[in-house]
Amino acid sequence: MASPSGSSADGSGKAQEAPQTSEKAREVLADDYYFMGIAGLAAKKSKDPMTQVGACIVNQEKKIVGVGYNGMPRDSKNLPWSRNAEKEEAERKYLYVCHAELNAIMNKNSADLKGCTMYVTLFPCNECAKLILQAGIKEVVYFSEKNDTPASTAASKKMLEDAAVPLRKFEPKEAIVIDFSKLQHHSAK
Ligand SMILES: Nc1nc(=O)n([C@H]2C[C@H](O)[C@@H](COP(=O)(O)O)O2)cc1CO
Ligand SMILES: [Zn+2]
Repeated sequence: MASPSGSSADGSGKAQEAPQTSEKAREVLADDYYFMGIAGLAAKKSKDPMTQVGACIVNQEKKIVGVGYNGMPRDSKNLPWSRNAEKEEAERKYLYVCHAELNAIMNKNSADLKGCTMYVTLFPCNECAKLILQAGIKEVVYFSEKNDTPASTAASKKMLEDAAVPLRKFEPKEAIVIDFSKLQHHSAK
């Protein structure tokens, strides 16, 4: 797994000396990479054939209190995933799909989300911005921004800024790779 906490293993910026013992140096993932990584992993569960979005909500103790991805409402079976602009609105996904942010909020495993930070792989729409504000979330960290819904994005920014909720873009400098073979634990002989 990559260790994106800075150039040094401890994030101090100083070059690290080789470990003196036979113990392997551990790589420690920085918070933003961890939480956006969880949001990214959640996105991979989405059945949206075009756009997979994930969100991860973290409380002030840095504990994860909700995770979600975009999907059709619970128990729905035959709702359309089409985005084809030529189809009737009722035959397109937009009227039905639950956004990743909504699902992360609904999936919360804590009493409330006051003071939490939301990590989301795509900039929140105006409807999700309202949910974020009403839930008491106090910071939003996003990864990518689409420019196909400018009015929604502008309204979302306006609401979040108006309520002084900081919006921060996550700009990763390296990839996170989970190599399962490295997670194989062998008992010491
Ligand atoms: N912040 C967001 N969270 C989301 O979960 N979504 C979802 C809704 C749709 O399933 C899909 C966007 O549709 P499209 O860009 O492929 O046509 O992403 C979209 C946004 C963008 O506002
Ligand atoms: Zn939304």
